[in-house]
Amino acid sequence: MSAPLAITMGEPAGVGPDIILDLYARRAELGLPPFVVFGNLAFLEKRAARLGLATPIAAASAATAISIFREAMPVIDVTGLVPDHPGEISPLSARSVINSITQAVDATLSGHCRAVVTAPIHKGALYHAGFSHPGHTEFLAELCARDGKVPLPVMMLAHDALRTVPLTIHVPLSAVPGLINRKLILVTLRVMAHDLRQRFGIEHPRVAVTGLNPHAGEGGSIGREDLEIIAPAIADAQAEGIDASGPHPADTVFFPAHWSRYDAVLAMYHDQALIPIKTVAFDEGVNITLGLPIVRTSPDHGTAFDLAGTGKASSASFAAAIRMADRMTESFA
Ligand SMILES: NC(=O)C1=CN([C@@H]2O[C@H](COP(=O)(O)OP(=O)(O)OC[C@H]3O[C@@H](n4cnc5c(N)ncnc54)[C@H](O)[C@@H]3O)[C@@H](O)[C@H]2O)C=CC1
Ligand SMILES: NCC(=O)COP(=O)(O)O
Repeated sequence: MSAPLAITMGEPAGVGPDIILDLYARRAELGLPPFVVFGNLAFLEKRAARLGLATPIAAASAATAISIFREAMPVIDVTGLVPDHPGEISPLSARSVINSITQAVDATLSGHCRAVVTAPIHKGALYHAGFSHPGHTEFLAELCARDGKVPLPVMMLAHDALRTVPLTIHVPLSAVPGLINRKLILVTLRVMAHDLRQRFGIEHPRVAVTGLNPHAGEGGSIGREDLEIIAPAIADAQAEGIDASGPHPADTVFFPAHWSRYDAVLAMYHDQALIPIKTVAFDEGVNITLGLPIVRTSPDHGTAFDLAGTGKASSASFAAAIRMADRMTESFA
């Protein structure tokens, strides 16, 4: 049975809604698969008008979305008062933003949608409504919990030639050394190896693991974590048959000429992993959550308040996220 992709509206003060509307308007030119937007219908109509888009928007269900898609942008209406104030967060919209994610995940877990593609959220705006997660990644894992067991979600940033994973995500830099441990590295490598096989069709995934310290600790003279935690964790993974190598110095592992030597890089913290990919591929980078029973992708950028409501935001990364979700779930189409 065909199913649409589920797109969440994201932060209404940001560029997510603008980009969704733009991509719907250019769906044929870009060859995008059918999707349904989980969002506030009245707000999306106002934002379309602000952008000067005469986009037809229609209330839909997951079951009717594909037949509607050709004529109008199908929206599963997430009720609530959502002001159209680009660049200005409002506590009024937080509940609708959270509900759009929850409903999209439910629809995907139940097979009514194929995958979730999320528009960027502003975490600070959501804390007013009781959101307590560092980001989508952890929230999605909680929504996918079964029998009280929350899967380990793993963030991956990817484009065609480079995939990077931060071991620790949205935590202060000062907390990173205390959060790195042998078990976390091993379980993250297991999720990466599994999903690179299952979701990306790579039969023998090769993972390069970075060090934490400059020059991967230079034999213990610039920090001991590389020697005492990361290297033994790599050995644990190798003993399980995972093709992991390292620790590699983080400043040279991303050298473009070396990309073909591995299928993904496991880095120790957010910026170590995200700076390389956003630098070389801001427009094509996609954020993917590994370790979940569903496929979730997202553009690599955030809410870009400076561009919201102007129509100037690039839709390229969001289009790449839709294409990636489509490819990863092709067999369900
Ligand atoms: N998946 C998600 O929900 C994500 C959410 N965020 C959130 O977004 C908020 C803002 O984060 P920032 O660090 O400022 O990153 P940002 O990506 O929103 O903006 C950084 C810079 O990139 C530009 N930019 C971003 N998207 C663009 C686009 N589509 N086209 C052209 N230029 C673009 C912006 O104008 C700005 O100059 C934060 O609250 C952050 O947590 C950030 C990344 C991902
Ligand atoms: N820097 C990546 C980011 O902020 C996205 O996080 P998430 O919402 O996908 O967990």
